[in-house]
Amino acid sequence: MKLKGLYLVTPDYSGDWIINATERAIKSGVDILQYRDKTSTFRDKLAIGKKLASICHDYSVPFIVDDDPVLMDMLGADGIHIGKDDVPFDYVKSKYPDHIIGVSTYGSIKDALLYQKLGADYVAFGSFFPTKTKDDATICDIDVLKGIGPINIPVFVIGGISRENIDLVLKYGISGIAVVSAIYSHNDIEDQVSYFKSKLIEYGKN
Ligand SMILES: Cc1ncc(COP(=O)(O)OP(=O)(O)O)c(N)n1
Ligand SMILES: Cc1ncsc1CCOP(=O)(O)O
Ligand SMILES: [Mg+2]
Repeated sequence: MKLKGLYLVTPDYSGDWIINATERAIKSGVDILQYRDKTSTFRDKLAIGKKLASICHDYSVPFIVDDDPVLMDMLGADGIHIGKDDVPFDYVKSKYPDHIIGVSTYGSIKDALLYQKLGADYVAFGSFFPTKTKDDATICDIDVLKGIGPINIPVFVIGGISRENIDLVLKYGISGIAVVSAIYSHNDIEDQVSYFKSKLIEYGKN
């Protein structure tokens, strides 16, 4: 499965507009979707996740679930994204050896190399810019991206990525960008996805 390009992460569920917006974004060229929802009940996440999984299936887009391996399993998702406060990597890897496992490494090349060695499928660095989407996001120095050369699994960057700053990250050897608000909060989702895709193509990342 191709792990590069435009990685769309959902905002917390606040109505079915999110499902519609996700479908429009995927139709316009999103490469990977993550269902990230910190506020819904497990039962609601199952219902919402099923709709998102079905859209991803229709467009052959990898479907990743944030944090929860049980939800991933029950939704038949392709993989999971975990960070420092989530289930341990080794547990997920041993229980779901064939699923995609993405790991947040914030600003640490050392951790990225460690998870690469342990069998992670991709790593994510960030947040690089201020974001209102994640309260406890810490800002990492963008210079860390100068040291990603030894990482040979896909590297994504996340956190406050916008039209204004996308060039600052795309000049590094990353595989793609992960975004929430720049797409879901935009009044023309198709145009925003097309813009990010054209930038990824310009930098040879699609
Ligand atoms: C692609 C991607 N990158 C980073 C994160 C953040 O994961 P984490 O640090 O576990 O924080 P939460 O998303 O759980 O708040 C992510 N979800 N996706
Ligand atoms: C999930 C996550 N992890 C680090 S920043 C962030 C939120 C990114 O959202 P946005 O693209 O709206 O800044
Ligand atoms: Mg997490």
